[in-house]
Amino acid sequence: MTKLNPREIAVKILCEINDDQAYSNFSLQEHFSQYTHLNTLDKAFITEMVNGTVRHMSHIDYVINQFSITKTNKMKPLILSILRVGVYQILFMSKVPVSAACNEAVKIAKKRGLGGLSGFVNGVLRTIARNMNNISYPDRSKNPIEYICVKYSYPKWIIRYWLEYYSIDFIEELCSASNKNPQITVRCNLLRTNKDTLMELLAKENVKVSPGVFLPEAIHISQTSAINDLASFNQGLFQVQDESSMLVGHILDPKPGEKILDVCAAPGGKATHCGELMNNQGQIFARDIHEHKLTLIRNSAKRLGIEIITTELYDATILDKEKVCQMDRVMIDAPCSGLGIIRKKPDIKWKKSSKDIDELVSIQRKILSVCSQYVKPGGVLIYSTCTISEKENLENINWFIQNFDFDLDTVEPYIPETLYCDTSKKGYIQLFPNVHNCDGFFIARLKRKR
Ligand SMILES: C[S@@+](CC[C@H](N)C(=O)[O-])C[C@H]1O[C@@H](n2cnc3c(N)ncnc32)[C@H](O)[C@@H]1O
Repeated sequence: MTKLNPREIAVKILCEINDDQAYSNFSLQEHFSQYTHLNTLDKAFITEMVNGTVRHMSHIDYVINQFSITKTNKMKPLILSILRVGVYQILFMSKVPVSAACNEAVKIAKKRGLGGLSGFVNGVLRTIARNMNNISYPDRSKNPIEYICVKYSYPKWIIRYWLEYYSIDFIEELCSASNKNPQITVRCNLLRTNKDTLMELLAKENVKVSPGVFLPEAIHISQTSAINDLASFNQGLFQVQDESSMLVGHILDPKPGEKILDVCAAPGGKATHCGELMNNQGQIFARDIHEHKLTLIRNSAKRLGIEIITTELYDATILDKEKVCQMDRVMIDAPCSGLGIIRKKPDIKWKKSSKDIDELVSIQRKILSVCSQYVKPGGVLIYSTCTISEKENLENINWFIQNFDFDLDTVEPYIPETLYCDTSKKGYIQLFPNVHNCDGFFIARLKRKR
């Protein structure tokens, strides 16, 4: 296979994301396993260029359109990707010399058979570099939606949707925080080690560590090479999981010996956390609609030494009569729009639409109405999503308690006091990247009345 340099690979991945609807994280992983000559720094550079370009896509296009006679919607896809990666380096990567960004873009155009357009690429990039301090943006005071859409690269429908519930200042903070590179958080596997020991081990493996903010088993890590290569990972001493996601396990509060059903379980972050919280005693049924994803749950459970998880291929919208009223606790970590994890998956901004939200709400309500039947009278039901979308979150829960024999139940006994808010006593919390510096999550705790 021809060795491509990091910029060529970034352009190739961006073409796949834009033309073939590929997801950035999958496409990055695929290319990293294909191009074995890449070292850790190359991989970090490619990841930064790809995620950064996707994150700032409409801002970049806005700037290109300000300085190019040919507009982005009339450009060949390859030229557009080359320009976008070039502009990202010029505007957002201050350590990359402008000359390198321009020259390498020109080389890629020539190498990919578009030599006739290399002068155009060079001209647009150099003009933008010369004028980067004179870019005119929409006036925030006259048109705040337009301003946020351009400055933070968001589609209008998301900003308009959030405006139904939040102030424009809050939305601007949320968009800004969602454009930052997220910290990586791992969950210490308390079945095998303790937090202090794990932090020491990770430090010996040259990983920078600091304790999490909300939960005792959480550790923030940085400056690590591939996590899968760390001995501590392969020994099952930790699992990568955001603190917001760990909170779901705590709010479910599973006890050793209980029967738990996780109806949307893959890749298994919360199911394996429950196994740890239950001290490997009891039964966890971890279901998902995708067979290949069940393998991910089994692999993590094996690595972490959790023996009480049984994986099952099952569609949560279809009633399983055998499980009705059989479960002490049921977890619905529902498929959702993912607006809370844009930091980690920036392409969500461009791949979802308002129509998707309506379709998701109908699936979520179906899953709630079917899977709530598995909870024993007096048992607990958790409904969670990784989104910031009232329709998928609180409006679903209000609909559910009006139509089913469940009450909301305070989440305060299960969360740190720093997370108490005006809804936590009522039985739910919404986390935001700009407020809590973690993924945006919604978690509701419900109890079956009879
Ligand atoms: C938010 S993810 C779950 C994450 C998981 N709980 C964890 O902590 O790792 C939602 C999952 O629901 C699954 N899913 C989507 N529709 C489903 C359905 N009708 N029945 C069961 N699983 C479904 C998806 O395949 C996806 O793995």
